[in-house]
Amino acid sequence: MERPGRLLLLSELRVRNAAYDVSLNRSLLTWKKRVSSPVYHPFRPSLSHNVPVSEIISVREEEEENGSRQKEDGSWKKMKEQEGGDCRQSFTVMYVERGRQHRWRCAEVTFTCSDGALCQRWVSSIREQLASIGSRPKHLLVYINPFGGKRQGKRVYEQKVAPLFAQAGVSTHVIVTEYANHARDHLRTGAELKKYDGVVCVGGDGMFSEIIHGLIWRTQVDGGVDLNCPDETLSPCSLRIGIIPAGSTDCICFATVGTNDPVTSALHIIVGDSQPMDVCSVHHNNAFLRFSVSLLGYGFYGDVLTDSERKRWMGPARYDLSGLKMFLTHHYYEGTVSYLPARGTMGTPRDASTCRSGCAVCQHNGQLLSEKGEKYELSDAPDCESEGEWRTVRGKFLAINAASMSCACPRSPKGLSPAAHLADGTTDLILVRKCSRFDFLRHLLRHTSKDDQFDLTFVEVHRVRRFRFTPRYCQSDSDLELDLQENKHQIFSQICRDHPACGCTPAYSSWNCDGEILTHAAIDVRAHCQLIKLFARGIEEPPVFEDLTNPCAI
Ligand SMILES: CCCCCCCCCCCCC/C=C/[C@@H](O)[C@H](COP(=O)(O)O)NC(=O)CCCCCCCCCCCCCCC
Ligand SMILES: Nc1ncnc2c1ncn2[C@@H]1O[C@H](COP(=O)(O)OP(=O)(O)O)[C@@H](O)[C@H]1O
Ligand SMILES: [Ca+2]
Repeated sequence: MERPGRLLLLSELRVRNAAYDVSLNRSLLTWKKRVSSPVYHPFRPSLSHNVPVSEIISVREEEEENGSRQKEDGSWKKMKEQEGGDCRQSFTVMYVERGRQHRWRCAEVTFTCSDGALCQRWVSSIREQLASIGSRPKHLLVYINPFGGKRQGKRVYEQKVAPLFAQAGVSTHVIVTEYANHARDHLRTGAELKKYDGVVCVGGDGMFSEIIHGLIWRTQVDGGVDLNCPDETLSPCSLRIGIIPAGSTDCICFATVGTNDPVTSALHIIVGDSQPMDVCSVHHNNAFLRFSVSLLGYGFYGDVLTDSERKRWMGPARYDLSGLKMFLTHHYYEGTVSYLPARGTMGTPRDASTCRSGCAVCQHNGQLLSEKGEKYELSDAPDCESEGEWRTVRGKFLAINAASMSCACPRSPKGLSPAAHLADGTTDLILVRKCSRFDFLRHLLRHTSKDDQFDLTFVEVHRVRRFRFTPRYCQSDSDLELDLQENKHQIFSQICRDHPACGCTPAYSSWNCDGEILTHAAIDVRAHCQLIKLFARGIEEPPVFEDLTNPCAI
C-alpha cells in the first residue's frame, strides 16, 4: 500500500456552514466532516471526501466580501472585521468527478477559512502542488474542423472546452481549419511546435488522422527518417494529442477515453494524462501512403466509406445508410493476405480481458519491443519469408480488417476487435471470407452484442506485426497494380471479362484508413509500437467502492 504523503496543511475549515477537517498532502486533498457523536450509523452519507491532487483542475479565491456566498459563522466574521485586512476568506477547488460510463465532470467545493491569511496559505499550497505536476500542458495548439460530424465543432469548443482551459490556466492558439488538410500542412511546415506542450484536435477520426500525419511526418523529417522505406524504425512523437470528439464515429476518442464527451476529453487534457498508441504505416511498392491508428478495412468497410462520402450532407447517419446498402450489395474480393504473426508478445485476439488503463499487456510488449527493437525488426524483414515466419492466406473475402485498437464506438461498444490493445505494437487482422448474407449479418450483429464475432467458420483473426494484401488481378498481371483512379475503366472492363459471377462486381475495393479512402488495393502494413501519445489514460475499470458508510456504494 502506498504510504500517505507528508502532511502539508491541516485546518478546520467550513463547507456549507459545517465544520470540516481539511488536509493536504502531496497526493491528496481530504475533507472530513466533524461529527458531534462518533457513533456508527449505517445510513449516514459519506462524511469524508478524498480528491487526488492530480485530479484537481484549479483553485480560485472567492471574490465576495464578508463571505456573502457562504453563510459564515458569526465569530469568524467578527475576527475578519477586527483584522480589517484582506477579506478573501473563501476559496473554491475544482476537481474531477466521475459520472456514469466513463464520463468526467468538473465538480466544485468551496472552503471558508477563519481568516484571509489562512485562505492565502491554502490557495498557494494547492497551486504549488499543481505547478509541480510536470505532465500538465500549459500551451496548446488547437485545430477545429468546423465541418466534422454535425458541424458543431466550433460551438462545442467555445462553449464547453475553452472555459475549462481558461479556468485551468491553459493557454491556447486556436486554428479553425478552412479546407481539408489545412491542419496537416500547418503542422508539417507552419507550426512552431517548440512553443506547445500538445496539440488538440476538435473533430472526428478523419481530422485526427490529419493531425497525426502532420506530426509524425514532421518528427521523421526532423529525425532524418525516410518514410518511404517500410523497414525504417520511426521516431516517436513527443507532443501529445488531445481529441475533443466532434466527428461522426469518433472511435479513437471512444476507445481511448471510454466515451465521446467533450468535457471528459478536456479534463483528461487538463490533468495531463498520457496514453501511448500504436500507429501502422501503409506502403505501396516502397512508397509511403498513409498512417492508421484504428481501422484499416478493405471490402465492406472500404465500400461503406466510399459510398458514404457522397452522402456527407447527411451527417453521421450516412454510415448506416451506406452500411445497409453495402450489406445488400454483398461484394466480395479475391486476393492474397500475407502476415507476420506477433511472436513473443503477450495476449491474443480471443482473450476475454480487454485493454484498460495502465494495461499490463501494453506495458510488457512496449518494453519488449523497445529492448529487442533492432533485433526484432531485423528478423521481421520481409525477405525472412524463407524462415517460414510469414503466413499466407488466399481466398475470396467480404472484408479484410486490421484493427490496431478495439475500434469501440457508440455503434459497436466492444469494437471490431474487443481484445485489441492500444499500445502493444500489434494489429488484429480479421479475415471475413465469402459467406451468405445471413451469415455476414450474424457476424455484424455480434459487434453489437456479447457474442464472439470471431467464433464463426468463415472468420479468422490473427495478431500480427506486419501484413500485406495483393488483390488477385495484380498477381496475374503486375501492370495492373496501378492507381485505380487513373485507370478505372481499363480495370473494370478487364475485371468484368475475368469475373464469371456477375458483370458488375468490381475486383477491387478501397481501403478505409481511419475514415479516409485509400484507393490503392495492394498495400504493405507495419505496426509501430507506441509511436504517438494521447492526452488520455485508456478506459478505466469501474470504481471499487471501499467506503461502506456510503449508502450509494452498497
Ligand atoms: C446490423 C448492425 C451491424 C452493426 C455493425 C457495426 C460495426 C461498427 C464497427 C465500426 C468500426 C468503426 C471503425 C472506425 C472507423 C472510423 O475511423 C471511420 C471514420 O470516422 P469519422 O467519420 O468520425 O471520421 N468511420 C467509419 O468508417 C464508419 C464505419 C461505420 C460502419 C457502419 C456499418 C453499419 C452496418 C449496417 C449494416 C446493416 C445491415 C442491416 C441488415 C438488416
Ligand atoms: N475546413 C475544412 N473543410 C473541409 N474539410 C475539412 C476541413 N477541415 C478538415 N476537413 C476534412 O474533413 C474530413 C472529415 O473530418 P472529421 O472531423 O473526421 O469528420 P467526420 O467524422 O464527420 O468524418 C477529414 O477528411 C478532414 O481532412
Ligand atoms: Ca495495438
